[in-house]
Amino acid sequence: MVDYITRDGVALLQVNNPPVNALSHNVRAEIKNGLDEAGQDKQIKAIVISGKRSFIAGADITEFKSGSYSEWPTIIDLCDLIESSGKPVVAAIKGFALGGGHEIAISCHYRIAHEKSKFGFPEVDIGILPAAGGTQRFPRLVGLEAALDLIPSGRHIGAAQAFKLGIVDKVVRGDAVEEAVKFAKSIAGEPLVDRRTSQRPVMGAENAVSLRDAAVKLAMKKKKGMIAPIHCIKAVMGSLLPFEQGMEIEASEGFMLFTSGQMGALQYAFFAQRAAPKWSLPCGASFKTVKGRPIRNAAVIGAGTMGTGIAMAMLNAGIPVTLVEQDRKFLDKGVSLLKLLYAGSVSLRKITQDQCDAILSKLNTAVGYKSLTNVDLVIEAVYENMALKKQIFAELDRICPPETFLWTNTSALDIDEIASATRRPDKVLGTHFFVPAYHMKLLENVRGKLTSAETVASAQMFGTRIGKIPVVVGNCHGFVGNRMLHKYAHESDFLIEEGCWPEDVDMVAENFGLPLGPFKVRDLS
Ligand SMILES: CCCCCCCCCCCCC/C=C/C(=O)SCCNC(=O)CCNC(=O)[C@H](O)C(C)(C)COP(=O)(O)OP(=O)(O)OC[C@H]1O[C@@H](n2cnc3c(N)ncnc32)[C@H](O)[C@@H]1OP(=O)(O)O
Repeated sequence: MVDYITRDGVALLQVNNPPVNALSHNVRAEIKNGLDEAGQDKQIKAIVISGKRSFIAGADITEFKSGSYSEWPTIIDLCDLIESSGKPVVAAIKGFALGGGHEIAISCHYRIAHEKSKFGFPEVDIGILPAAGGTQRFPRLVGLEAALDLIPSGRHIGAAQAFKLGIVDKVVRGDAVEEAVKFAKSIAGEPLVDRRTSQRPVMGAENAVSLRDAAVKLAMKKKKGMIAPIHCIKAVMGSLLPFEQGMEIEASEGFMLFTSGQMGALQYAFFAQRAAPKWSLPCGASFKTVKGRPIRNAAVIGAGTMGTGIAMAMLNAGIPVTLVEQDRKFLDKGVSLLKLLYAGSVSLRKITQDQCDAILSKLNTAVGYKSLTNVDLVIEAVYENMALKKQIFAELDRICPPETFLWTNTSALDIDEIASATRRPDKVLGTHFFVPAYHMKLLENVRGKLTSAETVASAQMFGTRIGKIPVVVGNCHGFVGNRMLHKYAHESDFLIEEGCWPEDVDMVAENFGLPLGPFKVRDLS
């Protein structure tokens, strides 16, 4: 799991634990063995830590449940061993240096990074904090302000920004490992005293109170309902104390999170989100046995809120889309809404004008279905009316080539009945997007009785391609998402009957952590 390679006086410890080089117990033990071996070998003058393919994406998240994250040697032990090494240790970073991987990197004496590498502390999003000294070493490396920005937000940054902040010493275009080995040779024997991050002072300490207050305010706005950001901030503030005392604060703040229900829930969600796209059917079909067909172009029927949102989700992924209406007036209204939303993204600097123009160049419009003779996929997104949907599907079935997938955006209607209006029920499937469809991650792919495995595979591939978390569900009233939301909507309505105002109900739901309260969501639909 960790290859030990010697190169002309340099020991290269290369982590090889696919898929992301997580710091599982065996990996930690082998890194420790490698450090010991390199420390004892008189021929070795410097050490390089790297990862095959990518650096290290952090602790092995499965170990937080099993408990083995706390088995010796822990990531804390490794960081201390690395930092206190008498021989210089250089991190060679390509790909991701996240969480515990980032903590290992900042415990090294030098860091050489490939220009495309990424850095971050995503612990906050799985309900914990960088508990291997990250909250103490990072402020010492980048200053209090940057640490209070990056640790509670969990934001990833690129190599260029990491260089600006002082996280990395050199950014390279070529092979980071080769550069790091060369660099390690060149600094072997130099004093390391000012290279030990834990020994540095924290910059920005004079503004500690205002920086802390601003960080708390931002965390409460951006990560509503989450407890980890506040514990992250408290731990980072501990870095103003001597290192050992700060480590104690980090441990006590960490303890509260490691024993919290939120940690369990967020880590469950982490793995569930990755499991959902991997579908399988009762007949045994799955991605292992069935290939999906890539969608080269598509049409969306209906330029209302859902239709334009779905069109945007596809355009954002670079899929050419024809937006179709029966009436020019409705079509123009939908296109204006879509353009307004993109203009908003430009003014908020989420995309540049050039990117906006490139996206819109892939949008076509049509009145009526006649032009849909060469599309891989049609998603119908008109209002929920079975008779209307069946009429549209019958017409699409006549016009579109026989291999075209015909999918319906519905939150409740029977997919089998809609499919019965066509001669290709195997290519009919429900796509249940959630409002706003260009933003919400969940996509329910509803499988009818006759939907083929190829159609399901294509829909799952398509969902991932447009940045959604696609999940295959059965064809029943409300599918899965709405059956869950049903209870929530009922309780919200009861509160109104009992005298609450809709805005009060929304406020409570939003303070709990939901991006929009139930009544605001209904206003959007
Ligand atoms: C207080 C009491 C203490 C007692 C004493 C204890 C002392 C010990 C303290 C220890 C402190 C530890 C502090 C450190 C904590 C951490 O590091 S937490 C982890 C932080 N890192 C992350 O959150 C990164 C998570 N991963 C990702 O964001 C992405 O995977 C990626 C790296 C950006 C790559 O993305 P992509 O290419 O899209 O791949 P994915 O589909 O997301 O993942 C591929 C498969 O890998 C699995 N996986 C990913 N990351 C991890 C991980 N860190 N651990 C385990 N598994 C991981 C993922 O589930 C996928 O698996 P499959 O679905 O099976 O393919």
